[in-house]
Amino acid sequence: MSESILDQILRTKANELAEFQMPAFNREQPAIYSLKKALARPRHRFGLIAEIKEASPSKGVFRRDFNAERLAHAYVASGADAISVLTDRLYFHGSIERLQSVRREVRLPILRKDFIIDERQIEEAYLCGADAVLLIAGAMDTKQLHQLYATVKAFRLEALVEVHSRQEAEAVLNRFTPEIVGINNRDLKTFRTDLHAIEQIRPLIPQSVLIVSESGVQTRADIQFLQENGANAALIGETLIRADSPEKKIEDLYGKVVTRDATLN
Ligand SMILES: O=C(O)c1ccccc1NCC(=O)[C@H](O)[C@H](O)COP(=O)(O)O
Repeated sequence: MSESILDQILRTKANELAEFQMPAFNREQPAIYSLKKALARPRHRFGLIAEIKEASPSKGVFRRDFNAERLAHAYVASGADAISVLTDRLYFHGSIERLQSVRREVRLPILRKDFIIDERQIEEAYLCGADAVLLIAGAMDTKQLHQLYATVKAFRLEALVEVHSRQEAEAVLNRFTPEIVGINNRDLKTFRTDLHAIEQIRPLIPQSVLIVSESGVQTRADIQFLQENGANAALIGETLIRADSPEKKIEDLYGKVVTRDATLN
């Protein structure tokens, strides 16, 4: 059987970690922008994590004039609650330096979007200014996932724990209850996205847990569907990145901002 893209990425990560060097600086201030608080009090009627992603394994490079900082400012101005920054180099053309640069530009929670399999990546995220990191249930067993979750907490960061199926959700919840769960609509074997994943998975998760629907969100009807099915927020990349005006696209999807100020906790 051929190797899935997730398996390939994880193999690359393990190789990269063999040469890993921790940034040689200290973080000046602890994480202060809480993803959880921002999503619990979204600036629209529904939460938005807006993503900065230059390329992806399924779609290649999104646009030639990609500018992460400009995108970050557009996201803040149009009412995003948090920003997700892809830091993987090989498959997504991101970098940890890009996250640092976005950190200097915005006062919103920043999610480090990468394939985290080692505590050092969490420390690096902390040092470089992230407030939260992605932990993917499908990338490891639940014991390791729980250990990494504890490390995230020890750095006073937050985690978005991603599941893609009922089985993954059940396995995670049998071991611990994350504060924020991401339901990834993208099948990492076929790259197909199906927003109906939420109908299968939401009923398994306690109401107190914040739910983020990830991938493939394109229209206002999608947002409405997710909201009606118990999501608190959507994580949106491609639709915003390809838009001529991300500001206008966010208004098309979400309507007008309800709370003017960015959540500064
Ligand atoms: O985006 C991909 O093609 C991809 C492939 C393999 C692993 C992960 C991938 N994406 C990471 C993400 O979680 C998405 O960037 C994110 O959910 C936003 O998705 P979209 O709105 O569809 O760009």
